[in-house]
Amino acid sequence: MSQPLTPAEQALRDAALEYHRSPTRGKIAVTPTKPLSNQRDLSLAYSPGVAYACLAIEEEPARAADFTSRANLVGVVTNGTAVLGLGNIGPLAGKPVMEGKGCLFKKFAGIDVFDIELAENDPDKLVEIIAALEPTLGGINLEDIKAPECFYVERKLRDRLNIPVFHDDQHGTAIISSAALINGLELVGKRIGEVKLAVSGAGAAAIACLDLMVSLGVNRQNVFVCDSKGVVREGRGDKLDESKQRYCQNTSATTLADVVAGADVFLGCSAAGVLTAEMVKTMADKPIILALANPEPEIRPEVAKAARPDCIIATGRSDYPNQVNNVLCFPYIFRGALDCGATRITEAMKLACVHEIAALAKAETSDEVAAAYAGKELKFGPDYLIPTPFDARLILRIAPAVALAAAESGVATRPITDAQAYREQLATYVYQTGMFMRPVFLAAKAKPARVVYAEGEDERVLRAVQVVKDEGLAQPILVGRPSVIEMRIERAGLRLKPGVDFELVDPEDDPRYRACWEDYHRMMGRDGISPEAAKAALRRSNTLISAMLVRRGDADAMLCGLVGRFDHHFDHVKNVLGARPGSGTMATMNALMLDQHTLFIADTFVNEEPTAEQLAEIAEMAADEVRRFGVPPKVAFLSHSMYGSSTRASARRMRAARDLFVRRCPGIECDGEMQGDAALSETIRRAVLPDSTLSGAANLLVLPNIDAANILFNVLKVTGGQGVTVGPILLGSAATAHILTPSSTMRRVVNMTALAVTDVQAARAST
Ligand SMILES: NC(=O)C1=CN([C@@H]2O[C@H](COP(=O)(O)OP(=O)(O)OC[C@H]3O[C@@H](n4cnc5c(N)ncnc54)[C@H](OP(=O)(O)O)[C@@H]3O)[C@@H](O)[C@H]2O)C=CC1
Ligand SMILES: CC(=O)C(=O)O
Ligand SMILES: [Mg+2]
Repeated sequence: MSQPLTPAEQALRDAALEYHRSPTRGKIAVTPTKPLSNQRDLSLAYSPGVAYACLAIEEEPARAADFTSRANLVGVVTNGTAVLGLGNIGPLAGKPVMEGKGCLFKKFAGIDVFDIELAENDPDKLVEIIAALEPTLGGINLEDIKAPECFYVERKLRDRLNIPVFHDDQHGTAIISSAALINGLELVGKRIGEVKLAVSGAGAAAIACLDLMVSLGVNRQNVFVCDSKGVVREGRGDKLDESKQRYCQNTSATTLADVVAGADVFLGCSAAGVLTAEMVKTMADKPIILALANPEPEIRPEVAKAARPDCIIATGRSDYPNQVNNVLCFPYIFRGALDCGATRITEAMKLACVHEIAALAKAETSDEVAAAYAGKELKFGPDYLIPTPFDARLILRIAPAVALAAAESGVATRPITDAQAYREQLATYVYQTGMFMRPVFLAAKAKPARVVYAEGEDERVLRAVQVVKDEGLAQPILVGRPSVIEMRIERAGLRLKPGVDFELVDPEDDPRYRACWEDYHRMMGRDGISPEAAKAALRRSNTLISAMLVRRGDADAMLCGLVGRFDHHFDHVKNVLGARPGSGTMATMNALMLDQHTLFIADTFVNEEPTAEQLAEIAEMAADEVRRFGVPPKVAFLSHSMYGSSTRASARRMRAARDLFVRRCPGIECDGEMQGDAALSETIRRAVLPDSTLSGAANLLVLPNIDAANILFNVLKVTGGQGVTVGPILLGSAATAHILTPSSTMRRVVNMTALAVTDVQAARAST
């Protein structure tokens, strides 16, 4: 990292520092899970009530799993001696990585984490300190502790403690890289017992990868390992620790280049750039390269591919295909281990992970997932050796397999007895957590469309377009004055180039101006718009220009609304693009990802008092859109009334809407009219009506009128914590258009761009 940063790296650094600094410092916080709002709560949570929980645990220690958060709490523990590939940067500088692991545990598997950075390098003292944390934690994830001390520390802790201890850099990396190796060898048609491995690195990650690969069939005689001093070989003249001795060879080879020649597989867990193009050229036919150093791999994929087009390459990075990173494993192996009360992580549990991950890359997906994840990434092949970190199936497959293996190994203190119920419980994590926008992004990237931004001069749009371009989500078209856009790009330090990265439409000087105003006049002449008024309207409104571009087929979709009133933008969209043929109803839906629920709320902006027919139609359009997020829609028609408890007109309207919807969409789960708490709680619902036609929690809430919908959405947005919001999503327009709001952030613009692209794809697929 000592070379000067490229502009792209500088931009990434600035964005990363900003991400870490604001709006709150750092990446995690502790949140109470129980109400604490009155004297009674206080006497339950704290003295005197808490004493009963203490005494129950004193009498039976296993009950700590019931009365404390311990059974879902993992300590991510480091001393900062091998942080990523940055080396011994110390525990304080390593804290962002540990907080990051905490976020991943929570987002991917719902596990809480205390990140614990210890200023201690003596292995025995480290063992003492960590062992003393056993009462606090349900599991220990050792992180970024360097070899060879890490081997000793882990072994001592495993022997001593009755909770899972797992050094992620060793075993997480070993599990993922072994899955990638197995799948890679299958693709190139080589046998595991016959391949030659050249390895760079002989630390925590590399040695554990080799141990697991050998247990899977790699012949130790075919493994040649290099550390920072060259090939680990007999007579090298330095004292080798026990882990290196296991892979010590009697060879005359001394350098990495010597051992890479003729190798079928390169495994790198060492440092940036150590594998050169020249070395790659000397490898055997169809070489497999696992260049796993972070953040910069041993070789970049484009360099390796240029040297050897027949190679298959994986790195630890998320910006290339085949991300071999332990994030594919640690959240789920701990999820399975914690859920069955495992006292340790056994070899069988690790092997279960390897097989599940390898199999997942080849597995058929369900129709729903396949539609949502449309894209080449999901086809097993050289660029898809292993699943991506955001694959929702990881938790559903790995955690049960780990829990089963734990039971078979005899280490599960609370074995899973109902596998089906367990899978359903795991499914709730999928929709509650980090996967929300992922299917939409994947689908958008697979076939980007042309999206025009009416507020092309807005800095949020420019920043968003940089991300859209970098991620390959869409082909952007910006409406705005060229001098203003260029000045703002420069001021924001972006890399965008007009004409190269995006098409620029100058509202004051565009050859299509005449054709556009004439067309607009033809459309609006009977609404009192004169030719002069049509010309003026096009000069005044970039939203109108954007809509005309979509109408002419010069753009596929439009985004507007970052400035000004929703209704004003909506009028232009409605006038120019109109409603979908066969339906007159247009509406909006907003999505919210909250800690406990992912909710879609309709109609937040358009129809003041929709009729029952309109509500049913809105629900149908909204359900279609919900599927785009990979989520099966579950519709609740909300009211102040609960299954006929009120006969007011609004209650009857919601009941009628539900009946119409059932007829229109018999395959979609729905119910109503019902109150808001019943929509989210099956228990409350079934207490009133045991044969409700809705199971679990509803995710699509249809509200009786615009006030109710808009108020509910905005209140939840503010009270819902760190939840992501997406929308407003315009439903029912003849062409794709979304009208954002002035409070939209750059992130919202990116999300809505991806969604607009998937709307275009869906419209094309249906014609
Ligand atoms: N993709 C992933 O999921 C993961 C990637 N990693 C990456 O693997 C790397 C090593 O991590 P870890 O094993 O935890 O760290 P360790 O400190 O335990 O091991 C580092 C190893 O790399 C060797 N090394 C350092 N520089 C060179 C060099 N120029 N040439 C050859 N070998 C070198 C060291 O040699 P010596 O023994 O002589 O000091 C040591 O054996 C890091 O870059 C880390 O980011 C780690 C875990 C997961
Ligand atoms: C991914 C990881 O844990 C590392 O690079 O250290
Ligand atoms: Mg690590």
